[in-house]
Amino acid sequence: MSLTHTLGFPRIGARRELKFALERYWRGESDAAELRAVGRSLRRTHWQAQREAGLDLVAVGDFAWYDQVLQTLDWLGGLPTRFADAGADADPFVRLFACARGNAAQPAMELTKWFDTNYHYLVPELSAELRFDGEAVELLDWVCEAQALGLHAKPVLIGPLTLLRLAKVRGDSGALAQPLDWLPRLLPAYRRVLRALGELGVDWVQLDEPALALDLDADWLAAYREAYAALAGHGPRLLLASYFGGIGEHAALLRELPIDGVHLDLVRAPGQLDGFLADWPQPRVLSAGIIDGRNIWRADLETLLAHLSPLHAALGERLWLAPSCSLLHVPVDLAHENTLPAALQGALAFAVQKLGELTTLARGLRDGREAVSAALLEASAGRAALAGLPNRRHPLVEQRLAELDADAGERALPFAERAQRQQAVLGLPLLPTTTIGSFPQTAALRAARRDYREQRIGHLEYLERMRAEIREVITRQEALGLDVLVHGEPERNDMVEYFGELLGGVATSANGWVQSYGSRCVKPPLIYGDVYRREAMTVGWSRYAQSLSERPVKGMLTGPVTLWKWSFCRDDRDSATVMTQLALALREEVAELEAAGIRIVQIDEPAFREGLPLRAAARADWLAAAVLAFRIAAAGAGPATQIHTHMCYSEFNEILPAIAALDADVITIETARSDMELLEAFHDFHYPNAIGPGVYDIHSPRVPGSAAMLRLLRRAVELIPAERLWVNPDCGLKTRDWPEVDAALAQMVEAARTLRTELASVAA
Ligand SMILES: Nc1nc2c(c(=O)[nH]1)N[C@@H](CNc1ccc(C(=O)N[C@@H](CCC(=O)N[C@@H](CCC(=O)N[C@@H](CCC(=O)O)C(=O)O)C(=O)O)C(=O)O)cc1)CN2
Ligand code: MET
Ligand SMILES: [Zn+2]
Repeated sequence: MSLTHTLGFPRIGARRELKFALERYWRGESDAAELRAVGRSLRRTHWQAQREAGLDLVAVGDFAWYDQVLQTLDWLGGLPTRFADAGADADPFVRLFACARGNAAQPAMELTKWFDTNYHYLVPELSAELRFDGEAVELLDWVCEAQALGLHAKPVLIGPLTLLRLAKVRGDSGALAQPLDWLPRLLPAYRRVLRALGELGVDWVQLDEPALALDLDADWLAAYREAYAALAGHGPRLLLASYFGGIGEHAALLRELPIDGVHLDLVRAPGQLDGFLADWPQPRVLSAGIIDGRNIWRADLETLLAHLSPLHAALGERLWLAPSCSLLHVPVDLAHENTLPAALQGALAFAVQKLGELTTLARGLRDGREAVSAALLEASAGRAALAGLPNRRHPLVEQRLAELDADAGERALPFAERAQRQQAVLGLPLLPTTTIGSFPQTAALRAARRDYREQRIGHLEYLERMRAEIREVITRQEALGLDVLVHGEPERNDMVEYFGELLGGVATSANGWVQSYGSRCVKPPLIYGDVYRREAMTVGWSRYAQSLSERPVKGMLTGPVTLWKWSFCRDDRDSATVMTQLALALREEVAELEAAGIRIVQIDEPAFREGLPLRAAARADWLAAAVLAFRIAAAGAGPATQIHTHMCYSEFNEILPAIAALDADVITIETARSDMELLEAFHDFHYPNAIGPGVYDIHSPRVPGSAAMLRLLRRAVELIPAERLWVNPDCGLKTRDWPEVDAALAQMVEAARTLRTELASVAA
């Protein structure tokens, strides 16, 4: 019988219980005991879901108060030493949340994207004082909780090499110069935890090593040998879990490691199986990740069963069945959806449904196809109904794509000439000041949206409420003296979901929440059909905002790459086609904004870097398609209309050629936290167009002074000619409060003015 398990389950709760409990605790409205009780109840609910679905093992340790990397560090005694004093004798939450969110003395740990997902983890900080002396007491408690419920607990930990691969060395740490140098210090902590788990009767531990699916140098591969040799034989059996890509080229290495099983992502990389099957040593387990943990479509159970049967015949009990990766990246339960078209609802599987798919397959392998034929038929019928939806394929959309000219992505003139025409229209000062788009999303705004959605207020009242907000933010920006204004995005629940609600071929769920970081969640739209623009999406709001001011107000769109990347996407069309369809829809919007008198249009692409394939070999093709999609959208504008783009999450040094190829007139980027480091790369690359390096870190509630911003700006003018520099925050301001925002923007405008005066006096 094939054993079934999941690498992890969403922790936020079907009704976002963890989010609300965390935020209550942070606001001081509840105590640690209450937060712990919510956590305990969620773990139990999630284990019950696994048991009820019929899984053989339950995942323990996939729960985390804020983030799984932070959690693993805590258990191993690897929290950054700069937080050693934070709440030393108080509740352990004080230190944990200080690491995650910062405190009066220390800024938070760095937050960055988990591989190619929209989930963010906290970056481990390696410093000379770090001891890794943890005993994972909390994890052991959770294992006992599960065992007390009569469950077969399989603890899950991030593996040592992935942990180091994601880490950054901080400060001068002497001989420990590279993350790998910490391995000898780290391994005893893992051994201690494994031994303690073994004493609790744990028989299997899953060590997550998604880093194996990246391009790895020989020293990292050698470190896998060293690490796993040191970990084997200290208690439980080890399942090394890879995901997000294939590790076929390392099959020989894995065969040599003294592990007891390996998990493969057979959704992303089905072809890797052969390399393992040939002579996978007895009695090792092969966990087949066959249910997509990154997408929400129902699995083709009939086909999967057919593929699994010979595998099962070959491996017998050594074949385990699992989702491709943790289910963290999909919403919890389809049972909470009630607004989706029936044909779509019937084609979906969220986390709970995916567990059911696994046990159906396991029963099919054990008892034969007939025993599960009803479930197989239901799955096929659900998938067929989706395939038959009228929106699925649109001859008109296909025709528009087919008829795209070779120069569809070309602006009419090169940058230098466009810049002149734009300046003639805009008349901006040197170092123009602007913001990234959103202003604080207050409780009152969210309440207005909810009341409208639930029909407690009518359309006119809603319109008035949003217009009042737009008037308010325009007035504030004029008073602050900003040069290029925004309407503030009050009408948007989210920069992606908003467009998902309006575009044809895209649906949005009612409760399909996925954790993004900490307590913050998103509801990724579902791109299920050919995409088209039904009607103007932003023109009314932008036109209204522009009518209130003489200064230019930027139109604000989310770009094709980001809309694709932050949605769940159909799997029967390639990403290039979907991005191009989105681009055509946005291109129409750009043209209509221009016709409505909007002189600057920003097309946000914060997910551009994240869309990049994990393996270098796959990058060029993807980049070409992504760049073209952006350019097709932007080319909806004439040369006198200025196109801005915005990217945060700044690790794009290696894709600068692609960023330049976007040919946006202005790009705003996140640079405040890294002290303009990224701008050096733009300088070295001779980036040709205008840049707005963020001078204000919007992730922190601290209001930076104008002196700090002036220092960053002075650094910026050393790197980029002032004529091509803009002044702006790092990102949108939707998560901040008005008092901070008002204060910070006033300081920012002051810094820009000071530098303008300085530069003018130098020139004179
Ligand atoms: N899709 C996406 N991915 C992204 C980003 C992004 O902006 N969008 N930015 C980065 C991550 N940053 C993020 C920053 C903030 C939030 C965030 O605040 N999310 C909100 C949900 C946003 C939302 O859809 N809000 C709805 C309301 C949802 C809601 O909670 N409604 C409650 C009422 C809540 C209330 O009144 O406050 C209800 O209906 O009961 C709205 O504003 O209309 C949250 O977790 O709370 C998420 C990600 C990277 N990935
Ligand atoms: C995550 S990038 C956010 C861009 C968007 N225009 C905003 O200001 O919120
Ligand atoms: Zn941003």
